[in-house]
Amino acid sequence: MVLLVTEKQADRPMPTLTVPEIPAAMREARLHGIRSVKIFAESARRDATGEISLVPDALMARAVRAAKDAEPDLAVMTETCLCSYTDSGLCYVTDVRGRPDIPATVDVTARQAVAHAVAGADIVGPASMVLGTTQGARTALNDQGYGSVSVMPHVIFWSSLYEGFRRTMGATPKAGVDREFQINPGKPEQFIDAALQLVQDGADMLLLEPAMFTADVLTHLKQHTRAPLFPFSVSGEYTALTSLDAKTGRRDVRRLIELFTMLKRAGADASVTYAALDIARQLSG
Ligand SMILES: NCc1[nH]cc(CCC(=O)O)c1CC(=O)O
Ligand SMILES: [Zn+2]
Repeated sequence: MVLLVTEKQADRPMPTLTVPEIPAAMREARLHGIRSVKIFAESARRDATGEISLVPDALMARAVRAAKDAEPDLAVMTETCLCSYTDSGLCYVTDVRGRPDIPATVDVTARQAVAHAVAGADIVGPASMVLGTTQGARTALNDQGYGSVSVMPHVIFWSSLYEGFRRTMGATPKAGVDREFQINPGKPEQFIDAALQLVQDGADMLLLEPAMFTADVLTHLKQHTRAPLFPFSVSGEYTALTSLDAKTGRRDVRRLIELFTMLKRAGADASVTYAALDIARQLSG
């Protein structure tokens, strides 16, 4: 289940919820047999380096605490990235010439991973695809006494399916469309190399994005690593493959169920989806 958390109730392209709404959502998830939630949090404030994400009362920290307080047995996963916090909307820190500052990005991402662990996260998720962020998060977590917190980096192809998420979370890059370190979908071997490198760097599992267009690399990776593989069905898949049934008020998720059935055949250990509750309701009749 994916939760997009905003400060106030908001009318956005994707469904969002506020911190006080989290406990009820967690309870309903547990009652439906959902075992984990992936949390994204917007930020009202931004800065050049994304270090604004490290303040103790950050929305992500409050959201993680609310989720764990409500249902301690459900695993909480976070997105560990800078695009909701930088003025530029980029996933990384930039230097004076506007180029990626890799050491600074690794540093802020690692500190963010620790902040998420302190708040109670079970699994952090470096999502910039900047080389070194997974290793940096792993090392920082170990150094701070959070060796049991897992690291699940995102492995991402360029896609037009992220627009709804970016507009909802204010994570649209100010310049360009395709993010610097995401992979050209015409180069599957680069995706596979990046994924296997992340496992070498200490990733406990991998989040493959977007779910529907990573099925081929998923099958390939399944034969080359024992790390659990989780397709992430992104915002555009939710909007393109589901619809609201005006008569019943229910969301028709049959096409997503077909997608996840295929991904399971292809080697997925589980899938991460915005429609988890709708699917659970549908499957339980
Ligand atoms: N910051 C990386 C990230 N984290 C979540 C998504 C997309 C998720 C979705 O569309 O649901 C992306 C891709 C992007 O912003 O380029
Ligand atoms: Zn990002």
